Amino acid sequence: MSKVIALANQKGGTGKTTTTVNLGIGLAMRGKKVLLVDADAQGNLTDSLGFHEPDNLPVSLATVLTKSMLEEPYESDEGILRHAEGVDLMPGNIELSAIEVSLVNTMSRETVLRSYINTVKDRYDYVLIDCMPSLGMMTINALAAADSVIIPVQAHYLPAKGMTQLLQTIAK
Ligand SMILES: Nc1ncnc2c1ncn2[C@@H]1O[C@H](COP(=O)(O)OP(=O)(O)OP(=O)(O)O)[C@@H](O)[C@H]1O
Repeated sequence: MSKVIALANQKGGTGKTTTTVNLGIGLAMRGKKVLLVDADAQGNLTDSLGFHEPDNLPVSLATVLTKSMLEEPYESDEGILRHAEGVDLMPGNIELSAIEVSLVNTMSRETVLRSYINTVKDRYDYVLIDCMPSLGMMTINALAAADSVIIPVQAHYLPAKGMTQLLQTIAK
């Protein structure tokens, strides 16, 4: 059974993307099937894995989420990129910023990402979601899709405060 993990902290630069890449590739090296999902409009995870122009990719997470919201069909592996280190990637890019806005007026707006992940997760042991540094709709969607959450925190006051606020959100 697959496990979905969100890497979240609304404070920026705490190591979400770095942890997603290293945890994902570490799991793949142990023979696990891993899908990394870039749910951050900055596209840093996508860039880190060698896809240096995320905004020019023809299909990304925003594409399939839009189709899902419009109830249009899409292939179950649509947009998923294969990486030489043995992980799969659903890339993310600037189009996710528009998705944040569209989600606000969508039915079941907290569970659009979960619905998408439910269509692909059976092929994977782990699905890791790299979140935006915000508590916006995409992060709420990632939390709703996840079985568990990893909150990378620097040993500083503000990132630790971000963790406390996030734990309060998760508790709701
Ligand atoms: N364990 C670590 N030790 C030291 N530096 C780290 C560690 N993890 C990440 N970094 C560095 O911290 C910086 C921010 O890391 P990263 O981009 O992974 O954070 P992020 O939380 O994903 O950022 P954002 O909030 O912008 O999405 C990078 O320069 C990265 O190299």
